[in-house]
Amino acid sequence: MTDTAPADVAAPSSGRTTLQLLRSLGSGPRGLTEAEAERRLARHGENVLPGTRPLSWPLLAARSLRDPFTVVLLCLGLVSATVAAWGTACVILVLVAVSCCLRSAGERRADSAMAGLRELVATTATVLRRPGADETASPAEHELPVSQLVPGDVVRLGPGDLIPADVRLLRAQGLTVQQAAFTGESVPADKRPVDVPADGESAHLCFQGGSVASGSASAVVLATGAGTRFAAAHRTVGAERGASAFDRSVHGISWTLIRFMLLTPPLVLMAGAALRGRGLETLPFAVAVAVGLTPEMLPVIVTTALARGSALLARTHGVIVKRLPALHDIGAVDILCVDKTGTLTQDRPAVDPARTDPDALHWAAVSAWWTLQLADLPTADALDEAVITHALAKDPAVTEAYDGITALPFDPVRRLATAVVRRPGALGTVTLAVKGSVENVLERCALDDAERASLLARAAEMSGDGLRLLAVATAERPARHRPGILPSPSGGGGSTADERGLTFTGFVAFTDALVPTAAQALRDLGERGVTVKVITGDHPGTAARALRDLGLAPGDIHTADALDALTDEELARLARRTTVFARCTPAHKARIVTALRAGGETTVGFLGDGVNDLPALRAADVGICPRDAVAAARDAADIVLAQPADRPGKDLTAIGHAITAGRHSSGNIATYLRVTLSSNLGNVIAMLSAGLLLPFLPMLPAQVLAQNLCFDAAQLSFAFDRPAAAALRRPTTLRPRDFLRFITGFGVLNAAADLATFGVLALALRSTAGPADEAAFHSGWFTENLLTQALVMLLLRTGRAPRTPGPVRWAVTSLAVVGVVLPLTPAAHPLGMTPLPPVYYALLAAVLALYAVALTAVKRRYVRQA
Ligand SMILES: Nc1ncnc2c1ncn2[C@@H]1O[C@H](COP(=O)(O)OP(=O)(O)OP(=O)(O)O)[C@@H](O)[C@H]1O
Ligand SMILES: [Mg+2]
Repeated sequence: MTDTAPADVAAPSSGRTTLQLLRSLGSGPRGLTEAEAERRLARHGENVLPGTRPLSWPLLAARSLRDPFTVVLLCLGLVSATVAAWGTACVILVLVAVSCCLRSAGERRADSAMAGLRELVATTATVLRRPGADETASPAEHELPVSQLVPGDVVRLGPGDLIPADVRLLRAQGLTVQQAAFTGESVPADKRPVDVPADGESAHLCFQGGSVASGSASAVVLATGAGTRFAAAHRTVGAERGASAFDRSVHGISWTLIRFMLLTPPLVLMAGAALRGRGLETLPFAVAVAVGLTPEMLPVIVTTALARGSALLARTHGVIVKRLPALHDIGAVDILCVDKTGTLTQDRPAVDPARTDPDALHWAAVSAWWTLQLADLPTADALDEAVITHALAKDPAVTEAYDGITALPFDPVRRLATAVVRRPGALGTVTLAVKGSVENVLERCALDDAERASLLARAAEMSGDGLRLLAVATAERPARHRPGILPSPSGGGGSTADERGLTFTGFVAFTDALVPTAAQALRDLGERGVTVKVITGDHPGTAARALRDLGLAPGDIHTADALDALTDEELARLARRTTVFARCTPAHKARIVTALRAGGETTVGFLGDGVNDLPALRAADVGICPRDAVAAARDAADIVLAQPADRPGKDLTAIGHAITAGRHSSGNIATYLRVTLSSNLGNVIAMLSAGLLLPFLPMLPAQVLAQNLCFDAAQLSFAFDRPAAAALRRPTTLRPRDFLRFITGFGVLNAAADLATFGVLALALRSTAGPADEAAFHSGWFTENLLTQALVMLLLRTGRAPRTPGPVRWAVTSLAVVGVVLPLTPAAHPLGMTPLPPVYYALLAAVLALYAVALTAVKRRYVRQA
């Protein structure tokens, strides 16, 4: 058996008939044999995107060099090397090397942990394969990991499925495909098989990266893995998504700092020249000062804190974070949008016989049954299943009374599903059985205004009782008209010509129980600073009732058709004060989320589980879905919530755990940044002033290195800290402006302590009148720097009361010990330090005590203001 290379069969302009194509692929409508598939897998490799394998060490190291701080450090190193300041250049190189090694190691660990977690929510494809090598055996459907697909495989597609590879359609029913990930086009495109495709035609092709928005199909795989169009697009544009909340805040802070760093050396040089008449020989010192400002451990802390947080979350609560920064973002979420079905309600609807019209139930069941049969849907949707189960229980013959002719499955944009059936005896006519949302069905019925208004009112009343509704209508059409009965829908929500002038049959009402944990979960979210909004495709009445039953006030409810007339700004204002949006199409859901995000002040999460939630999941800062969401939703989401085996059904409390974990990790990152930046800034101010006052450099390059390494090692402990309960009560956002205010305040305080030490040193040294003034100054300052740093770490962290010894306390103690002991050891000499007179320690203790008091007082004021 031969098969052509995937790249050339994928060419849409090939003009081959479906049969010719299947033959050239060495396949047929019944799929490949297992043996052949195995051979092809060996030849073509697994069906995975090229970029999804873990990066090699050298690549990771190279990538960590792209960090802006590293780049600035390397530039400063280069400057030092050009003026032959080898000491400073070496210091910088060591710092860069240490941080790159730690970072690459951390990222590699995090990457493999992430890959393991993603594996848990990996998607499968429904593939037709014939057993063994037997060509004549009949095919069976298998759920296989997408990675096992090979060219020539025949796959089944249904609503919510991901397109697993580049495929050509063999059969399709009402298929529309969301290709946003591939084309950027958010409206689903119609797809249908074309026997002899014209040049450039692509209606018969679906590409990997898309997902099925409605309908069903079977299709043959043309290309997999690196051969797909998606892989090619991935290579050229990359799969970058817009800046996340996390990127925005960290970048804001980083760039302000980098500007500072770049300004520092020229300023030091100019000040040295103007005040002390120094020349270029100050450059190494100027560079060292700039280096002192760098939070070079930031990437390491970020990766460690987030990776630890997500590993813990997966282990303890089964919540899976697919993209590391999403953990920070969920901690920052202050608006959470949820769809109703499947998050607030269980999505296990049951027909309410007392409120259902028997005729409507009959026709809804006929329509649902034949849609399921004719459209080859892999699974029935929840409403259809409820209808069929209930109708069959009442009348087991209901489905046999007709022959199905064709069907157009439910589409969340049209909000309709239609089946065409024929009564066995009635040769001349066929019946259209249409079911869908109340508004969309009534709009297509032959009714006068009064009738329509009264039906709408009846529907509103039932919705107000919390029922979900289907409206059902039928129409008789002459059978010869058959081929034109169901032209493919226009995708944008338009109607097909024959679904007009229908006869209204009645309503089918469903109860759908609320998720038991939902009320408590919503209350908790409110208490923790998260505003919840409901964006649903359902009737406004049903949504309002559900919300009321959950203890939330629905307020003014807006239906999505009223939003189309609004500009983005008007919508943003309206969205902020609205709790419920009803009758939303997938595109409306995304537009509302985007409007809420506009301005960058809020971080918006979206929780949804259906095909109709895909665009919104992508539009949000963090997309969240339950574990049993459709495959495409799990693929689009950043966070997948657990489904504990012992508690089937939905569990909203998991989202609370995810938020806590997010706030925990970002709280630690924020503490690191606060402590590091304020003490770094303090050191820089002090060094600059001392540099101008002293006849020698206040610190030697080797000392800068030793000090920085000690700080870095100690501060790594922040990744393992446990923030105070207060830090977990509000969304954690790192606002660059607040941050800079904080670090300037505490930086100045730190510099004051340093300068006080300067005075103390002058006093202590005069009393001994030793000759090695320079070395004594250096060691005195070294000790003081490490001790003040230890104090700052202890007092400025938001962490738990320092009663229980955690990692931070151990780090602080070690740092203090090194600070005091190092100048007394033999290592002091090579570092240019000497032991100090005892009186210095007494004076230093006084300075530190004062500093601690001042720190505590300023922090208290800061906390009160915040
Ligand atoms: N299988 C179906 N056949 C016909 N009509 C349906 C079907 N499923 C849903 N509908 C109708 O379409 C409406 C909108 O459905 P959609 O899936 O967009 O939203 P939903 O699932 O009700 O709510 P949410 O957006 O909160 O999940 C429903 O209220 C219902 O009336
Ligand atoms: Mg839903």
